[in-house]
Amino acid sequence: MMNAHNAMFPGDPAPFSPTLDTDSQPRLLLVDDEPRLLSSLYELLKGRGYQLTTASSGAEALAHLSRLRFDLVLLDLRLPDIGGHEIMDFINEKGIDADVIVMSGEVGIDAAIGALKRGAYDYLRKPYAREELLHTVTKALKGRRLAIDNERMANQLENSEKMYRYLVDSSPDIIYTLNHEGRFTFVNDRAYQLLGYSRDELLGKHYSVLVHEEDLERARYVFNERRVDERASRNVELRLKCRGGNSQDRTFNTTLMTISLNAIGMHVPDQEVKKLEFFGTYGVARDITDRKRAEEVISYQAYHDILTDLPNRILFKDRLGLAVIQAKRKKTELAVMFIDLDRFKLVNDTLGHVKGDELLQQAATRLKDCLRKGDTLARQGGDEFTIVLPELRDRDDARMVADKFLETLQQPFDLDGHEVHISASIGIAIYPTDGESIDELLRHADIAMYQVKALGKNGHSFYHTSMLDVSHQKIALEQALRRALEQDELEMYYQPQIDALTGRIVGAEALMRWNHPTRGVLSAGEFLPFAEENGLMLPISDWMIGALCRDMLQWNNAGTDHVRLSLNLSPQYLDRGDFFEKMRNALVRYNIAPGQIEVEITENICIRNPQYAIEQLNKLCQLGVSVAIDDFGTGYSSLSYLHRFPIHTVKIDQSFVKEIYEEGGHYPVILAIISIARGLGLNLIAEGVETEEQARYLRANGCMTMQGYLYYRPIPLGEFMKSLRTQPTLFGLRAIQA
Ligand SMILES: Nc1nc2c(ncn2[C@@H]2O[C@H](COP(=O)(O)O[C@H]3[C@@H](O)[C@H](n4cnc5c(=O)[nH]c(N)nc54)O[C@@H]3COP(=O)(O)O)[C@@H](O)[C@H]2O)c(=O)[nH]1
Repeated sequence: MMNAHNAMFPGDPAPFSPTLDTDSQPRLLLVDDEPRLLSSLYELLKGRGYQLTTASSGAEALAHLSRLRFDLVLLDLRLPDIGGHEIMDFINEKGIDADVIVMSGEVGIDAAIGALKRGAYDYLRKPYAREELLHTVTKALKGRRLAIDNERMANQLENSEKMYRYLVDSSPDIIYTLNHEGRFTFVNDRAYQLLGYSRDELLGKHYSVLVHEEDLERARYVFNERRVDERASRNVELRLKCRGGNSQDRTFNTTLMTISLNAIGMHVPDQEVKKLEFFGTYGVARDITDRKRAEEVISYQAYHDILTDLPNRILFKDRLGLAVIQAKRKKTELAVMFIDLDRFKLVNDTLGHVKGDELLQQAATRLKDCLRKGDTLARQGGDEFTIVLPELRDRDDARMVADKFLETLQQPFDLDGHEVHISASIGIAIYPTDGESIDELLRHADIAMYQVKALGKNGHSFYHTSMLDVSHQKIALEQALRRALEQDELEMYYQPQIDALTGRIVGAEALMRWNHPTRGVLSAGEFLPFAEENGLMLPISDWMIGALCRDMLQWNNAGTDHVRLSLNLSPQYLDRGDFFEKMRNALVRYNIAPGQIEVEITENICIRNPQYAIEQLNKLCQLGVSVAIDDFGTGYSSLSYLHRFPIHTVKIDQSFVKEIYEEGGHYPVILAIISIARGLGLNLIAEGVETEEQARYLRANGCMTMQGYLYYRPIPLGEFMKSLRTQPTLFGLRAIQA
């Protein structure tokens, strides 16, 4: 363990080491050429706790001194070979740490002066009295012991001071003391590293030179702290001014540093008045700049939308709350707008989330550019934005801003080379007419926005109480759809697909219907888009897979043809990781051959996350399920997708089929789709075939499978099975054709 006695600090020249082993007996060297005197000296000192060594000549004495360490040398001056003075010179030259008592029979004063000049501890004239010698030896050793103890204590003190200095200077915090006037009397090295001011620059200066002007008032209390107990200043946050410039030693080069300061008063006892006298303040300042910055970032993020950098819904509510208070006080109006981007979902689904995010960022910038100072634009989430326009002169002000929004959003967006067009639906609520509270205003603006959506999107509308009915209808629809799932109100219908040559049913598309308790049978187009928006598509799709397999089991068991079934796959469902497993499990459970199933996907599925879609579809194909592209030609797809995706069938969208009104006409899109499918060896189905002309044109140009009202509408399972059972057999057909 390190202790103050032998600790090493950076910059220390050498470790401190003691010169005397305190535990051992003192070592004495007795030097005399007179054997009798030497032996009587030995006898005198023996048994008194000393280690004794004798030398009867100067040479022998030097040999001992070179080899061993002695505390005391009792030295005869007159030696036959080397004199006592020379031995003392040797001791001095070699820096031998031993005291010397000279014993001599010399009568002249010179010998004594020579000895004392060379540092002899004492000079005893021979013959000396025994007591005198013993007393001198004891005194010399005691003095030596004292000197060594003093040196050790001095060393300990020095080391201890070094250690405290080291601890203070290497502290991560600034440590300082101020005098009673608030001037620095001490600062540690850290002050220079953090603030850029050297110790000399700070000593004697008033603390206020370092404190940011706005914090001076607060600083006054803590820098003048006199208290020492728990009431002393703790964790007071202040900003200190750092010196600018590029000092290498600086940890950072900002001009302000935030510190957390603890300070206590320093006092000394005043003997006269018998109480403590204040003489300054001791403080420790911790650099919390990074923590403060992190806190600022966190707090910014808590109130802002990271994607668009706009205020988020929390901050928006706060600003709206303030605006409402102001409007109430000044008796003015304000407007709250709810903006929802139309077609955003399509862009997100087709071009992917990255482009979707980019679109939101660009839209946010455009909206912001339409606003005045004092207006607040916020992102509520998704493609929804809210705006508060305080101090409205009249409704026209809000109308003008809404028009500006619509106009700016109608300009094409460039998303990395993709030109995208969107529009917006804007609902407006006015304080105080449409509501006096934040929530009411927001809710009514939202309702007005939904009204715009319901009436065809791309526009704005002011809230009106009659709109509440529409919004209630929306809520009711969501509740009813959830109930429909629970109470088995959904049903799968089947629309047969016909071989144009034979007229026989070769397949069927499964289409969902809702047997609504009051509104009758609703087609998929009337409720599935709503389900997509409200997160109901996943449970509905789960239900669909089970219902289809149960129905197929019935028609397979009924002995009718095992015709192929096409089912529509929602992009949300394909996105979900467990879609493939669910599908496979259902087929196994109901013993349905995968080859009897065709999954219809839209082109948009292929584009939004092609790699993932390819993986999922490949897994299906490996199982034996085939894949059809629905609504071909209406999406954003390119031909390259047809190559990359495992597709078996292309369905010509009914919008193209509808354009055919005469058999001899020219319909290039249809022809192009037919030749693409032929070129790639894909099956072809025309959907939405309603007239004989359309059927004949398609057949004449090579499309042999038809689906549409001309043949069948989507029909319930029972009816579908009956149609399968009653259709003419192939044999019968051949007979008729013959
Ligand atoms: N994920 C799921 N999507 C489904 C499911 N069931 C249907 N859908 C999709 O909803 C869209 C609308 O479907 P629906 O309202 O059922 O309309 C379909 C047909 O009824 C209709 N149709 C068929 N023949 C004709 C015709 O001759 N004329 C005419 N005007 N309409 C006709 O077209 C719709 C079929 O569309 P498509 O799928 O594109 O072939 C629709 O996109 C369905 O895909 C479901 O269970 N899950």
